[in-house]
Amino acid sequence: MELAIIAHDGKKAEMVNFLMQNIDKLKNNNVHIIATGTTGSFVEKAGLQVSKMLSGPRGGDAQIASRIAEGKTNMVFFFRDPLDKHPHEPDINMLLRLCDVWNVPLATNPATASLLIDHLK
Ligand SMILES: O=C(CO)COP(=O)(O)O
Repeated sequence: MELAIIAHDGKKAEMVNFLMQNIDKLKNNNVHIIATGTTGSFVEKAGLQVSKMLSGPRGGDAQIASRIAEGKTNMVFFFRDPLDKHPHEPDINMLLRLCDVWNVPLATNPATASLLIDHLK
């Protein structure tokens, strides 16, 4: 299954910690991780394999949104920073909207991501 991970700057450390805490579940379920560029680099440095898209503000959110529309991405963890502004807000909204259009599970914080990942077994 393909999992897309995206984290705004204030949430990148939280994303890395979350993935490391759940590394066994990710491996046991053959989860292929894709990520926006900078989030992907952080996760790679922590030792996980990830396919990197462009950086979010340069189109990475839009690339992942496109994979959601094409039925390639099965689950999304998007740790948003609600206390920061983002120049690519339209791309972010598009991604969130397409998760709902295509009924793709979406977690916007670690508490929800935990519930989703536990569902994988
Ligand atoms: O901006 C982002 C999501 O909207 C994240 O992009 P980066 O992972 O490239 O920082």
